[in-house]
Amino acid sequence: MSANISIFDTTLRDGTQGEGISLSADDKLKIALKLDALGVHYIEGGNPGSNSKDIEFFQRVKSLGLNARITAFGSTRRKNSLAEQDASLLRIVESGVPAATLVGKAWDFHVHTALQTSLEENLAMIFDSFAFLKRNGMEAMYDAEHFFDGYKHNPEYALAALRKAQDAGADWLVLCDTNGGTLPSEIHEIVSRVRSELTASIGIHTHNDCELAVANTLSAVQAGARQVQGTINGYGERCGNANLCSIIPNLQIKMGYNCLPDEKLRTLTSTARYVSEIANVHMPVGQAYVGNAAFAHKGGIHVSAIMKDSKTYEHIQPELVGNKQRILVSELAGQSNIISKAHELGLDVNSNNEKTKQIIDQIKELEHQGYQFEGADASLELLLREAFTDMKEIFTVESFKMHMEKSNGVMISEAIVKINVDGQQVYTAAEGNGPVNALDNALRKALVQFYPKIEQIHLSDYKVRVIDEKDATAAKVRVLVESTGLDNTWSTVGVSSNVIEASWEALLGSIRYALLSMDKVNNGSPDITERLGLINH
Ligand SMILES: CC(=O)SCCNC(=O)CCNC(=O)[C@H](O)C(C)(C)COP(=O)(O)OP(=O)(O)OC[C@H]1O[C@@H](n2cnc3c(N)ncnc32)[C@H](O)[C@@H]1OP(=O)(O)O
Ligand SMILES: CC(=O)C(=O)O
Repeated sequence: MSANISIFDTTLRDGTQGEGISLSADDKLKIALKLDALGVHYIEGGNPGSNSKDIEFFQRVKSLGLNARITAFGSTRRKNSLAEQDASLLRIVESGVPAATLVGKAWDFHVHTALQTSLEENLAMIFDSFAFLKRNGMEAMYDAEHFFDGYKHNPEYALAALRKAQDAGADWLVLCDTNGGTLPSEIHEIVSRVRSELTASIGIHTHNDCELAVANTLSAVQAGARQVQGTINGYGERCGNANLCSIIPNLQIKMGYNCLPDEKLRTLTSTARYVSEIANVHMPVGQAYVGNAAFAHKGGIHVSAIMKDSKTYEHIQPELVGNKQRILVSELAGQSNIISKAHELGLDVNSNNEKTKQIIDQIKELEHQGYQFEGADASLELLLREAFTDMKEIFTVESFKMHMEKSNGVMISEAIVKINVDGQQVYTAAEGNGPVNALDNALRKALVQFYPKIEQIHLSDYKVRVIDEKDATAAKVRVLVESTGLDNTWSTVGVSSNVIEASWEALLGSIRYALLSMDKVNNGSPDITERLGLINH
């Protein structure tokens, strides 16, 4: 029978030691709810001896009634003092949590250099602190700091530190690769030795300084560790902690250990993305299992094969972790990419169709000019709908003008646009907070009388990228505009050597796409359906 592994999440404690990550008490509570829904067994909420935000978290988390065990973090008592009077230990007990993790030294060098005390006193600090937690009825975990480095320098002392914690009643001995410098083979050998010498349950806590935190965790589990500590998306100090979003599916799907119920594992991707939103840290697209590109296929040869059987280029079914397959269309596309994308949009497109070949050539030519459709889903959809349906022009642009001046220290941007909607000429002017905003305002003002819902969309991101840096200010630029509204977010692209023109092209694409979505929201008034050519041909 496969072994159960306890998942100990320390996103809210060790994760916040990552540069740029700062979570409010409210943020922590939201993340705790999400982690609980994922089904992790322990949530380390913070360090009540460190700051009042963490104290607030521990006070408020009780009312959430979570299934996960909430644990508080602290260190062993200070040297030459009593556990009963140690501020950190007292805060932990006062926080009212059922479990606590104490970091304590296991490397003789650290005892001498960081604590500046004797080896005996450190062992006493460990014993007294765990005995104190146990007297207070708590589940107690010993995070044996720098255990692997300590073991390599002085194995007997590192093991003596573990033994002290075990003798005092610690429930888990968690071996920490604090500096992240240990290799998987070393981890396996050392964890195996610990298992043969001690009886308490073993946990593993690794850092990613050699990009080996996940591998080291798996290796420790193979050697007998039964608790894994890590963070969502691998947040943590320096290069981060072991990433639970990779560890959990590796252990469960590849190695056959029980970590989470299968239905909970399917919430892994949404959990990772939720935590990244709250932490305000962009997720790498290529993040294993949960990244946006983890199951994205770009090469034409790959797409052709996955359309026959997705196992040809996917190591697992993306749905097992709540992710999904994506097909990218770019200059590396073949017919299969286009057909797959078109089918996703409900367009009836066949291979060896002249139009399919034309659209591939057109996309390759546009990408050669600097367009990029991977990041501009809406521009690609418009291109495909134009190619494969009778989509009519909703409006045509006759002209636009920009006027900018600085008057009394205030910068003013004004745009004038002249468009034609169904033979009716509309002429509008609008000011904006910069030229792109002015153009956007003027265009909407012209269209709102025909499409009132256009007021519900707004520009949510705007990115400019120079394509040929060597041409300096005469270089072409690519503008990507992201728009949001009508329960949707979409991106469009424009390219020109003039940044205003590139922005205008991206804006026009965004508005055209919005009108398309609006039609869907309205369930298609016959008039608009016909204009957009939503009936396939
Ligand atoms: C590997 C890890 O991730 S361990 C966790 C690291 N995380 C953090 O440090 C974040 C939270 N920390 C804090 O808020 C603060 O550092 C506090 C409240 C814990 C302590 O603050 P201060 O009392 O001002 O001490 P400071 O941070 O300067 O130094 C740490 C002290 O703890 C002592 N100490 C360090 N580790 C241990 C330990 N395992 N057991 C007992 N004492 C320890 C050090 O010797 C040092 O004592 P000294 O001042 O006598 O030299
Ligand atoms: C305890 C801990 O976070 C470490 O040793 O890395």
